[in-house]
Amino acid sequence: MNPPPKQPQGQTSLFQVYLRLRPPISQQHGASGERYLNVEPPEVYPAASGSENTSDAAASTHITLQPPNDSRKRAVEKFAFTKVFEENASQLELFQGTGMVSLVKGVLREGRDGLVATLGCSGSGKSHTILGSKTQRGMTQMMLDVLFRSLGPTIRNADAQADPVLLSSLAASDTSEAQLFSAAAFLESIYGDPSGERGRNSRAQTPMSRAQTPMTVWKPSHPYSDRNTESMNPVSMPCFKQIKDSVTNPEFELLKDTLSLCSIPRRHMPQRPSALPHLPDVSDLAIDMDPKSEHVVIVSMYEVYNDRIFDLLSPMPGGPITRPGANQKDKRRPLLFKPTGASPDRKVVAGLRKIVCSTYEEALMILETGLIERRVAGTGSNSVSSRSHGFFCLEVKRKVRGKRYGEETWAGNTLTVVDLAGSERARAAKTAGATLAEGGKINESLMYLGQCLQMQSDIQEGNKTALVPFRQCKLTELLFSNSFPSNNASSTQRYPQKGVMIVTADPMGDFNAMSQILRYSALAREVAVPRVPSVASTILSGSTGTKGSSGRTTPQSISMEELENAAQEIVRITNECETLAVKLAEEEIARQELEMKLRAAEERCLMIEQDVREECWAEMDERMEEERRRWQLAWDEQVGRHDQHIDKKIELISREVKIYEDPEPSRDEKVEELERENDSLHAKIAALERELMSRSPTQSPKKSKSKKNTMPSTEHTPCHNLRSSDADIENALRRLDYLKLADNSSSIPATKQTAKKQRKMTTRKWDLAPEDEI
Ligand SMILES: Nc1ncnc2c1ncn2[C@@H]1O[C@H](COP(=O)(O)OP(=O)(O)OP(=O)(O)O)[C@@H](O)[C@H]1O
Repeated sequence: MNPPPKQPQGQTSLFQVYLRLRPPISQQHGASGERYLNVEPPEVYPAASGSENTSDAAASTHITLQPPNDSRKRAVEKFAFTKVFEENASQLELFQGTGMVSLVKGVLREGRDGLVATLGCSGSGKSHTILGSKTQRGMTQMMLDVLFRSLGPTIRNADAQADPVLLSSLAASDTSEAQLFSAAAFLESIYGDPSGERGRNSRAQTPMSRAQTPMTVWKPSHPYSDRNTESMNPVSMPCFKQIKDSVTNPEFELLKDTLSLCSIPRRHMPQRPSALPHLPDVSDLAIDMDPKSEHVVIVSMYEVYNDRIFDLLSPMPGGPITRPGANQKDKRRPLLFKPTGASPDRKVVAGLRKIVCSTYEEALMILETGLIERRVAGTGSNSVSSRSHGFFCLEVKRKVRGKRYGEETWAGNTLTVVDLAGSERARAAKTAGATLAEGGKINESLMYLGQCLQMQSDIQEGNKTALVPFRQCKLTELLFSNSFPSNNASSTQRYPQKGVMIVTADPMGDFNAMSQILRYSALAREVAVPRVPSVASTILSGSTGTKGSSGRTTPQSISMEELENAAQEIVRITNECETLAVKLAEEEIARQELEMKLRAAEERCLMIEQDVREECWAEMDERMEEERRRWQLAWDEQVGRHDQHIDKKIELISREVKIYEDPEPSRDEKVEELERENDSLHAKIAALERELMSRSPTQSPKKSKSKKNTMPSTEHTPCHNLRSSDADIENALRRLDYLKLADNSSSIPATKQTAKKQRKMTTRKWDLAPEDEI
């Protein structure tokens, strides 16, 4: 097999692909216990490395993948990588052997972007490699250390108090519509500790330990976090005061954002991670820098989840989502990867929150904060499996003076660290619901990544027509779109990025998943067919002797010529067989690939089924709700109609059963009636007077004479007659009163008249009533 092709000149965009094997872990789920992967000894391919580290010329670069001993006859595959790291390789060996320092150097001194990514099956050790563990730092932390050590005193402090204009000048040079904050302000808004001392020298958390440490438990840890809403008022926070004090008018617009950052009402505050590891030590790997230069380091983090980009430093107020429910929708705002006004020829993730860090510790804290927000879930393959592709970006910017006016601007390059989510088989991962759907998306994006990597291998092998299909999904767009020189003549010349891909594999893991990843990522591949012992050589060797292998004597009658012919025929047939065997092996691989695709399609079907089920449920819920609303409307309508019907009935009944009321007498009638009553009263009075007269001999005849005509004659003079007459008078008076009150519309003279009559009658009563009764 040929050694892996070296990177051609000018093709620095291509990834260097390293393979790292993971040591076995006890009680691991899904491990077969059989080892499929073997590392070829280094001396077989002496100059094969292609690695930049010439010191490891004798390093292993090839592996063979031995198919499992099942009934299927499968070919042995051989894969070539830039370098292979076996199970016992340490984090430091990997850091040095994969040329991480040269990536940092490219960013600091060569004006070249760098990208390092890990690719592999779920649980194969990607996050361990890139982010480290409780005791060991990962590639990211070591690169950060080297970077900050190299920049040393050339780093400008971004603290608003120390340098109030820095953020505004950085914002003016930023091309990605980002929101810029100083690390001190950002960390304070998260952890509420202005000094930040508690986070210093703390320990990096890998996704593994994320689930096991209090980092994922969003409980109040600091006095600030226990405060009520009044104390969360930004004005009362020290950060606000600190910034506010330092605000001078020109910078206020920019710092307003910082103030709004401080005012994020966080219901829970995470704990600052503590005791982050210091090992391995990389203090001797610093890169020399011009001490007069000035730099800033800007950190941003995002994840690609379900083919959408989300900022990891703009957390949701409710805390991290570690495991969304089946019906839980992602409420975060996805970001766009697009060219912006300030960067028309180059796509950038627009609208990220970016943090300006002055120290290694600050950058580590930002990394930890972003990791808290990243999606993880427990699956059958890994107890804390990354469910998204995580991107950690370090922009190193150098101060340059504007050519025209000498103004302060910033230019630089980016180092991107990518922790890819692992490919997984739904059956092995034992996923369901949303996690199954995530798995489907992860596999799909990794399939596109595999296609891009294969195309890169084709390009390396000289196929100039091959195009890398990187626009198929967000992941490949983010990884590859800046790997090629810009076609735009007007754009500023940029070097293509330098890429390192670390492929991780568990030699005892799932054979099919592993062979698929290796096929995608390897720089070269060869299929070896196990050789069958040659029959011809056996016969030929037998023809020279007198005895066959069975010990029987060869018949003398068979001539040598015949034997040679037969042997040649056998050789021809053997060669033919071997050619067919190679073809068969190729077919076998093709079949395996198709099987993989079939499995991927099956998983996709499962996902679609899941989606359809969810959609059906949602639709049914919607219809039920609609039906309920319709029913409620019909019910309300029915109740309304019923009420109307009752009202109509009541109206009808009330119309039929009419209460008879006397018509109100008119005014004339009232007067007439009163006059009649008056007359009868007069008559009664006259009668009474007569009666009195007849009883009293002292009564003057004049008086009796004057009343003579008006008084009717009466025979009886009983006392009760007198009383009944009085009662009649009272009644008449009361009726008069009533009439007076009831006749509101009557005119005042009429009322006066009635009152007059009343007075008159009252007087008469007093005049006429017997003295003792009065
Ligand atoms: N080189 C190694 N040395 C020791 N332990 C390792 C190594 N690689 C991986 N592990 C352990 O294996 C487990 C799984 O590793 P890790 O979480 O890094 O896998 P992963 O590939 O990132 O998985 P996923 O894609 O599901 O997120 C962890 O417990 C990790 O500590």
